[in-house]
Amino acid sequence: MTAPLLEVTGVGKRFGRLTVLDDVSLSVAPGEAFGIVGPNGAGKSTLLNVVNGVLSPDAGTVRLDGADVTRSGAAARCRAGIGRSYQVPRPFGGMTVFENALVAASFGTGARGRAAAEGAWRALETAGLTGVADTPAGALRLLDRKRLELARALATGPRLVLLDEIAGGLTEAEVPALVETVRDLGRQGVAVVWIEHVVHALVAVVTRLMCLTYGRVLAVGEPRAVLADPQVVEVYLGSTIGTDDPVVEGTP
Ligand SMILES: Nc1ncnc2c1ncn2[C@@H]1O[C@H](COP(=O)(O)OP(=O)(O)OP(=O)(O)O)[C@@H](O)[C@H]1O
Repeated sequence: MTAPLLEVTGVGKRFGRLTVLDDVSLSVAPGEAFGIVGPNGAGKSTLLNVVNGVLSPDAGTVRLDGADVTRSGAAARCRAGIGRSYQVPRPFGGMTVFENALVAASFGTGARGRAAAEGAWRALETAGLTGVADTPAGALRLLDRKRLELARALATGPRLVLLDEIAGGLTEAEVPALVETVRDLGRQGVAVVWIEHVVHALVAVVTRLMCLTYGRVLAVGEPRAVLADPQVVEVYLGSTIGTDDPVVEGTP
């Protein structure tokens, strides 16, 4: 069996008296796409924040390629190969799309000059943004802002990319192209952990799926089996929605 790239073991996180993550474990192989679903407030984004070092867990460990990174900060983890996109895109609005990717490439890889520019351009190619490279990021439509989130994460040269609801707010017609882009990452050997309420987009890409609820792992395994789990249906999908439906949205 391949050694895991990411190994999260027994992670706990509290905000004051609120337990947001409770004994959460998961592992992701190199190049694997792993999905996370769960109701709003389940702790999904907090889990990504613990993985990329924005937050420190109160319990448990995070290992990247066997190395314990639990106490390293976000910048160190980015340079170690963990890229992250955020639920709400926050590009530098006054900079062009290319400049945004360039900043990420310089920060994440330490590259300068031509090497940084080439890294930035490759990220724009993967994200499908070369056609708007000179557009100010603040002028992008939503799909391209989501793509820029992805490009900025990719420009840091990650081995693992954490995606937080990149399909949220897109039209149904826009989702397949984004799915294809995420699938491409696996082909390039980049592992993905993807939180998404647009469940059909996730199922099209991920090989394993986890359902979190109240900060605990309710189910994990083959995506369709997880979505058919009666407990997952009850707490997340709702009893009236079938997993064969083309669009399966999580309950708010
Ligand atoms: N910095 C913080 N301080 C206090 N409480 C927080 C903080 N960040 C998150 N929370 C709380 O932790 C819980 C989990 O939040 P989190 O954003 O991880 O959930 P989520 O599963 O990602 O939800 P969503 O699907 O709505 O994005 C929520 O109750 C949230 O209000």
